[in-house]
Amino acid sequence: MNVPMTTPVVALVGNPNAGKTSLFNALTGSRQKVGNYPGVTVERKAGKLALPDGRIANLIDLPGTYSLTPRSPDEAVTRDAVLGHLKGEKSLDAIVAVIDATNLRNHLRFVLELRRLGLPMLVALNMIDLAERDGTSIDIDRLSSILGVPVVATVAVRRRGLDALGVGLAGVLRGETPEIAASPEADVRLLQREARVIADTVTLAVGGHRKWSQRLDGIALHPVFGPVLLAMLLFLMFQAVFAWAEAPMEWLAALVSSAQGLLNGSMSEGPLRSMLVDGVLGGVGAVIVFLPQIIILFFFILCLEQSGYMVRAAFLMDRLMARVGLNGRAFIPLISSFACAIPGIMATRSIDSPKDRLTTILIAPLMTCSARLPVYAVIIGAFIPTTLVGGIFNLQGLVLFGLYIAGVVGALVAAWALRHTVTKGESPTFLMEMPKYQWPAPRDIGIGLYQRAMAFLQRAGGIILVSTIVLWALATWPKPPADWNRPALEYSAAGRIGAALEPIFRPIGFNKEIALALVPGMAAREVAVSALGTVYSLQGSEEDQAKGLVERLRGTWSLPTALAFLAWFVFAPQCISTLAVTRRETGGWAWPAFMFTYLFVAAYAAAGITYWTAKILL
Ligand SMILES: Nc1nc2c(ncn2[C@@H]2O[C@H](COP(=O)(O)OP(=O)(O)OP(=O)(O)O)[C@@H](O)[C@H]2O)c(=O)[nH]1
Ligand SMILES: [Mg+2]
Repeated sequence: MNVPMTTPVVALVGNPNAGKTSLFNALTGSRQKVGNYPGVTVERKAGKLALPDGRIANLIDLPGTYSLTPRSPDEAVTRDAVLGHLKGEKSLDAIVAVIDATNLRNHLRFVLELRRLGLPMLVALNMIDLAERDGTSIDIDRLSSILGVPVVATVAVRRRGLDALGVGLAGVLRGETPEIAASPEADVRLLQREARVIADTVTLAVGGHRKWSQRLDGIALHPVFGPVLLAMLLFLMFQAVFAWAEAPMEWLAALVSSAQGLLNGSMSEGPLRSMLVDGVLGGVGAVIVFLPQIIILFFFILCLEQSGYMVRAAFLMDRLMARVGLNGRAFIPLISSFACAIPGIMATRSIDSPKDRLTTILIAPLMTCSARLPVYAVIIGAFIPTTLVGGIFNLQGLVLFGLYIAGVVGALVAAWALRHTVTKGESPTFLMEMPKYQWPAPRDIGIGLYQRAMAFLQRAGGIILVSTIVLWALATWPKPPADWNRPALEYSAAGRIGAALEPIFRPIGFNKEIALALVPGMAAREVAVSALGTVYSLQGSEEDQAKGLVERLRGTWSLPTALAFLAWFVFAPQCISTLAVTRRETGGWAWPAFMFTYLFVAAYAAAGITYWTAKILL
């Protein structure tokens, strides 16, 4: 669309967790990530907002910050945007200052700082529903007249007050509100005092209903019960990933294998049938069946993020993290890395100390990302029995939990080692605002799950499909001569690549098929599974295909090999996208190269130790 030069630019600015992105989504129809903890947004995002007078404005969502003096890279983005220092960017025509009605004193301080810039401004008094729930009542007209700018009460998540906000903003942009005089910077303490006075003046009734939240914190942050609760929650999560997903996964697997049967029955033998049956269904199908597990995992992560518990968990982890030289702040990017290391690495932008940030980036790939779930699940499904341990715990869930723990322990050890060598330096203490507890909104969870599921399916239909077909082609051609009496795969290009790589991996118990699967696995980790699916599908008969990957692995791999493969993936040098994001965030190839090397060495060592220990013990 051609945007006329006159399109006004309006930015949402405010303290972290005030609800800026929620407002942005509601006003522009976007679906940017929202979460109940400070530091969710780390980049500038833009959208179009239709004003009631028919004009269109460019609305910009920014990372939250406490002041215009940035402490971390994400806060610097906000300062630059507000001060008009961003390259190639038109300076702002107006600011919508978003403040949390339940935390006026702190949020008003930043409004006062913003007002000094002299830009046209409107205040969105957000989360007014929570203030009402607490029994707090605010004199909005009074607040508006003291600040000298329009104030509109909003509830971003329920779309309350959006029309009034639009009307107010249109008025501000037309210059209908009194101009604000720019004034020089003032002392922070002065601003703080002024904010306090204003907050006290406009607060008509003070709420006293925060007791239950304190009671919850009494348990969640308790030195003994807190960690127990956290461990129980994480544990429940991994049990659920296996227990709840079982039935839908079986349906999906049955669907894939009946589709293979159908194609085998209806198409004549040839490359096209082989590509569809072995490449597409054998490979991508092997990954798609994990959709239910991915959804369950994300359901738990989203609930943790939305409820406000995440920051409590970070607080609990702070002591442990301090021992390895990190602060609790790093916990949140690390938890995000359970979904994928890429958003996790992006989330480190809210860490103020550069060395802390670098360390967190370097260990983020050790947190088990959801792309590794299919890899773990396929091996666990093939080699770990479904026995109940102690009558309630599914052994498969326990092993999965163990693998996640192994990743976390690996990350802590790596952090400790890094902090004592390459990223040596002071670590600031953990300072983070506790968000309010909230029930996760079903709509937000629904949208979040839908987005993750679509992203997973897009990967399956994109990079995973492409790499699988490439691998299928490499594994099919060149065709062996007539007198070749060994498996055709060995003659193919892929077979030769596998054979060439095998000597590197033989000492740690990997066979040719694994060595081969690791290569495309760099594109996306699930591809390691789809690659095995394709390779074994090509090797097997039609009956074998009906068995599926799990059963075929059971027949061909030894237990030590399977365990070594799991250990490899705890540390596995991450996918290419992670390396690319690391390059962008660290500004060069040196750190991604370092990351790749140390993870490769760790993966190799872990797989080797596992293989030989298992071989000797079993
Ligand atoms: N009850 C209630 N919750 C809200 C409201 N607005 C936002 N929230 C919730 O508050 C949390 C923070 O919202 P975000 O929109 O991510 O906040 P943000 O200001 O963009 O935060 P950062 O990006 O970290 O600076 C989320 O859990 C939202 O669901 C509101 O008006 N009422
Ligand atoms: Mg945000």
